[in-house]
Amino acid sequence: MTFCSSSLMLDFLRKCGGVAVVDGGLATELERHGADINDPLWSAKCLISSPQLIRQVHLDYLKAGADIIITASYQATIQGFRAKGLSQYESEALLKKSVYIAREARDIYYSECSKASQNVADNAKILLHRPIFIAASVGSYGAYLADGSEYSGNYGDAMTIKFLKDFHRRRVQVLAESGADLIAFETTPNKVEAQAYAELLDEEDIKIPAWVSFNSKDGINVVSGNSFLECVSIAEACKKVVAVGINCTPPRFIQELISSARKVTTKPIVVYPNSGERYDPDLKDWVENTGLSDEDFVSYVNNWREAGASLFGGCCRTTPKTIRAIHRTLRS
Ligand code: MET
Ligand SMILES: [Zn+2]
Repeated sequence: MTFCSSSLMLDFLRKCGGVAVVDGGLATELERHGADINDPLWSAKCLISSPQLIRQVHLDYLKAGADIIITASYQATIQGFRAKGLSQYESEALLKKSVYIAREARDIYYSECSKASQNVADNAKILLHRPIFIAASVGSYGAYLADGSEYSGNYGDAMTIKFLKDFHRRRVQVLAESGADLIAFETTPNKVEAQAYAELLDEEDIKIPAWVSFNSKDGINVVSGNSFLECVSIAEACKKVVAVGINCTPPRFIQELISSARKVTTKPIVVYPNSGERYDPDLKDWVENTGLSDEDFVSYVNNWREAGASLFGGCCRTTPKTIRAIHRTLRS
């Protein structure tokens, strides 16, 4: 191994003062800026149609105080690109591009920091030259299917670990060689996919570590109904997993999920809930707005910290405003 997996995240967190800020929703933010992502590729469509916008949103999150930005590769799969008629080479190039765009945003941010430090009138609080990590997003097989199974976790009885490993293998290899600092396996809906990720990381000599993050709709199980504790234990057993967590889950469930994760893991816990709205796969829209304001969302953050989490951000429908508020709470 060329890195010491366990120390990478711990060192990063130490440099960040013990807690780190993750960015907010990417796809929904692209959409808010007018991108049409109603497509099987979802936000990955913007890798082709509007890379500048992706870069701008990454930059907005960095300026809002994010220490970690997550690439636009969530629904970017070689299989999905091939289905659009792209070649294997072009598909792999788009995966790499998702990381390059994030690296460009980080470079721009750093150069703006240097300029800002010569000008005290600038918002020096946020424009701080600080360590910034790029996490290469990997969404689930269900996200690729774009049929709602990303929120049901139901892949049918015939699903196997081997199938999922084969599905994710090349994509994970390409992303790991693109200059990202870690992989973010996000919105993991079931146990079999968690197991596939853990085995892939071990078997394929992936050179960067990963976090594995699950989604839940009841605060006890992951969305498939598999036990959240069992899922976390799978991630816990993998040496290359440097954090485990919960994302794209309503804020009201986060505290109890952190408390239960803490029982089975010593790894850092990452949480980046959605805004509290629910995605209706039939309507293809977000419904049941709980009316959670950025202030309300943020009022939970200190409880989550006390419950044992150390990385905090937002998922779908959260914005740079949410992240700025999290940053303020944590850094105050
Ligand atoms: N990182 C992804 C995004 O914010 C996670 C999506 S969860 C459905 O777009
Ligand atoms: Zn989400």
